[in-house]
Amino acid sequence: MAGMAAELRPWLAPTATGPITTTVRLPGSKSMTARAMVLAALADAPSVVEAPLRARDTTLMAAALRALGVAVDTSADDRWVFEPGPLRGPARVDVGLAGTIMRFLPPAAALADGTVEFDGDPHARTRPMGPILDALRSLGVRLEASPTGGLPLTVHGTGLVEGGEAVVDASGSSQFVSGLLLSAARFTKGLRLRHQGPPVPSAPHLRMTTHMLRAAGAVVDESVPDVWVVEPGPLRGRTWVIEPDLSGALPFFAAALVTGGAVTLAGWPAASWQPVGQLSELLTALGGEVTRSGDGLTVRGTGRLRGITADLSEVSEMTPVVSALAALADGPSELRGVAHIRGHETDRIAALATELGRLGAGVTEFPDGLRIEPRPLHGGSFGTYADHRMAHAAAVIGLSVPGVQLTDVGCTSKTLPEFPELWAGLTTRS
Ligand SMILES: O=C(O)C1=C[C@@H](OP(=O)(O)O)[C@@H](O)[C@H](O)C1
Ligand SMILES: C=C(OP(=O)(O)O)C(=O)O
Repeated sequence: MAGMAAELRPWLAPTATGPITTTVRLPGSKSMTARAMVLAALADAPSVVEAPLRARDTTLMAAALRALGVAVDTSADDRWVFEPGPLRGPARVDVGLAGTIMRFLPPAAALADGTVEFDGDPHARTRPMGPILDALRSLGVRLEASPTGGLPLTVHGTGLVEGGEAVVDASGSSQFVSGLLLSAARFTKGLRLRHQGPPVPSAPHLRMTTHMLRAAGAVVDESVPDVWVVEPGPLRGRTWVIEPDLSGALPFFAAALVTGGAVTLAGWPAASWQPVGQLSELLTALGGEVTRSGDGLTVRGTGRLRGITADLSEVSEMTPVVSALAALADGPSELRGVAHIRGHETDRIAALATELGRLGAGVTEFPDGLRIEPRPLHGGSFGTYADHRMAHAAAVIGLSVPGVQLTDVGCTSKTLPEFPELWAGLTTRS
């Protein structure tokens, strides 16, 4: 099974010699690709996913859906074709380190006829799963988790899930809600899901889920805060057009801020399902300028990088790169509201405190975030903890600090296998 970590690929982050001004073309959003794939697998007719992300998370998702009986053709880069059929076990699912697989597929596996086993990378076994599994159990699904309540996991699918009412504490991850909602229209009684606990992070990802469910024909009510109702009914097959990945674009935008250049993300749509408003606010507060034109979404550095005080709970996956920018800013920053990112690909708060501190930044760790005091930074080894976004953070610092050596850049394959080449291209052109 999964488990085996790829060989580490140490990498010296390139340093910029001048302002980086360029246009980048990036593959599709990880989050949208994952949702489109699950909805295509659960639909009553074939679907096409255009401009998908081809990366480790989505390749493993395709393999998982095939194992469950869906015909998935990913041979063309820009057009993946899905022919759904009855979901069935026995099947084994390698989740890698993907939250989108480990939280989105157990509810779908409960709809399969047969046993489905889930496992993943060593760190995947420590990522939180308890609340979504408890909610599934309360809906009548039989499953066995590890003694710590997560992976490895066995779901005993019977071909149907009765559904009805469930309660979940989704303060640890919005993916607990998204995972249950994505399959809910296929439950016999649909689902009325109520969150109970501290606030749910990553609200824009929840809206992406409900938008995409409606686009697939589901009837969804989210008018009551922390309650989502999905009526039972078919999901339609359709063509999904995936937007360029906004979170994947962040390090490239950060390059414009750090070097006083301008980076345009090509192919940015007029209306987006990703949190572009929140990103613009954040980059503006940091001292950038964000504009949209026919060419795409452009971020300009103004030559000044300001420290900020921000609650990052809505855009929590952006914390590593924002922390890197904070370490290069002209004043202190306090980034809060992201306690749950201790359960991301690694404990990101601890990892950032350790690694930014090792390069010379003054970092104070809080249960839910970081205070970062910029100080003169120096080169050195930067641990990436198998976390693509830790690698992005290190690369951003490396633009202005010579000698930042990532312990591994291979981890960027989770969401953007082309990252090292695309990044090197920035500095050779600057
Ligand atoms: O549903 C999704 O696609 C995601 C939701 C968020 O998870 P959390 O709510 O666990 O932060 C986000 O951080 C993750 O990168 C992708
Ligand atoms: C938190 C992340 O991923 P995952 O979907 O694995 O939770 C991320 O990409 O930053």
